[in-house]
Amino acid sequence: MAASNGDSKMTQQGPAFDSNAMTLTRFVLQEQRKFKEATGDLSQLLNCIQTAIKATASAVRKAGIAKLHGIAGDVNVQGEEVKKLDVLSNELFINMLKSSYTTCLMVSEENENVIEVETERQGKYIVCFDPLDGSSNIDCLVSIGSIFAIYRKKSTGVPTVQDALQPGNQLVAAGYALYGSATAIVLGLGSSVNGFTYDPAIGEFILTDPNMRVPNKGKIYSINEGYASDWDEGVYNYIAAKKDPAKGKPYGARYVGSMVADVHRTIKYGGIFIYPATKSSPNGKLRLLYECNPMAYLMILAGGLASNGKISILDIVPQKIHERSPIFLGSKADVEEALSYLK
Ligand SMILES: O=P(O)(O)OC[C@H]1O[C@](O)(COP(=O)(O)O)[C@@H](O)[C@@H]1O
Ligand SMILES: [Mg+2]
Ligand SMILES: [Mg+2]
Repeated sequence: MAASNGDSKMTQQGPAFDSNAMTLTRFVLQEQRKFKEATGDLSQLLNCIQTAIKATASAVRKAGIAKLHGIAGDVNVQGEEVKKLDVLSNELFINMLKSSYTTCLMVSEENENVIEVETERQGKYIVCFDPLDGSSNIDCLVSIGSIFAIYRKKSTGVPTVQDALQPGNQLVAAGYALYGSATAIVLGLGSSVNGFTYDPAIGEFILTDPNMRVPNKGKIYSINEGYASDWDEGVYNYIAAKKDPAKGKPYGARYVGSMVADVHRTIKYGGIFIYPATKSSPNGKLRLLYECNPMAYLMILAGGLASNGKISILDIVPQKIHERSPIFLGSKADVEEALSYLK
C-alpha cells in the first residue's frame, strides 16, 4: 500500500527532494547577486568552507569507530594513519582555503603564527578559524563544532600579521558548524543570520532557520560553575540572583563545554552564555579572533548582545592573534542585567 503523508510526495525511498529547496550554495549565490559589483570571491570562499565542514562532519560521525581502530599518530588495522580530528579539520580548512584562490592570510587556533597563502593563490580575504571547537568533548561523543570569521584585507602589498588584527566590527561574514544530533551551519552574512541543516540523503545544507532572532530574554544561564570561587564578585552575584526564587523564577543551568553548542542553544532559546575573567585567568579563556568575535557578530546580528564586561566584543582592537577575552553573550535583556552587576 502506498504511504501517504499529507502534501509531501512519497517515493519508495522516502520523501522526494524538493528541487526548489534553498540550499546553502544557492543562498550564498542569491546574496552575491544583490551586489552588482560582486566578483563571486566570497561565494567561492564560503563554498570551500562548506566543503571543509562536510569533510569534517563525515570524520566526526566516524570518530567513535576510528577510535577503536587506532589513535592519533597511530596506524589502524587497515594500515592507515589515524589523524586526530582537530589535526584533520585544521588541514581541511587550510587546504580548502588555499585552493579557493580567495584568501591571502589565515589565523587558526592550531597554528602559532599566521598562515600566508602562496602569492600565486592569494585573494583579498583573511579568514580566522577554530577548526574543531570543544575538543575535550570528542572522545565522549558530545557535540562539537567549527567556527570561522572572514575579513577583507585593508592594506595593499604583502599581507602581514597586522592585516589579521582587525576588530570584529570589520567582519564581512562569520559562522559556525555544529556537529550535534544533526549537522548545522549558521551563517551571518549581510544583514541576517540564517541556519542550514545537513540533509545526508542529498549531501546538502538546507535552509531550516531563516532570519534567526535571539529572544530578548531567556530562561537559561550557561557558565562553568566549577570555577565559581575564582570569579569576580559581580559575576558571582549575578549567577546567585539567577538561582534565587526571591529575585524571580530561577533560571535553568546548561553548560556543554563546547562554545558552538552553548552559543547555538543561546541563539535558539535565549538566555546568557558567560566565560568570564577569573582571578587566575584575567582575560578569560576564549580567543578573540576565532571564538569571541564570530560568535559576537552572529549574536548581535540576531538581535542579542556580546560584551567583554566593559565594551562590545566587536569594538576590541586585537593586539595579538591568539589573544583572549572574557565574554558575556546572549539575549539583550539578560546580558544587560549581567553587566549591571559588574563594577
Ligand atoms: O572547560 P572549560 O574551561 O569550561 O572551557 C570550555 C570552553 O573551551 C572550549 O572548549 C575551547 O575550545 P577548543 O576546544 O577549540 O580549544 C570552548 O569550546 C568552551 O566554551
Ligand atoms: Mg574553541
Ligand atoms: Mg579548537
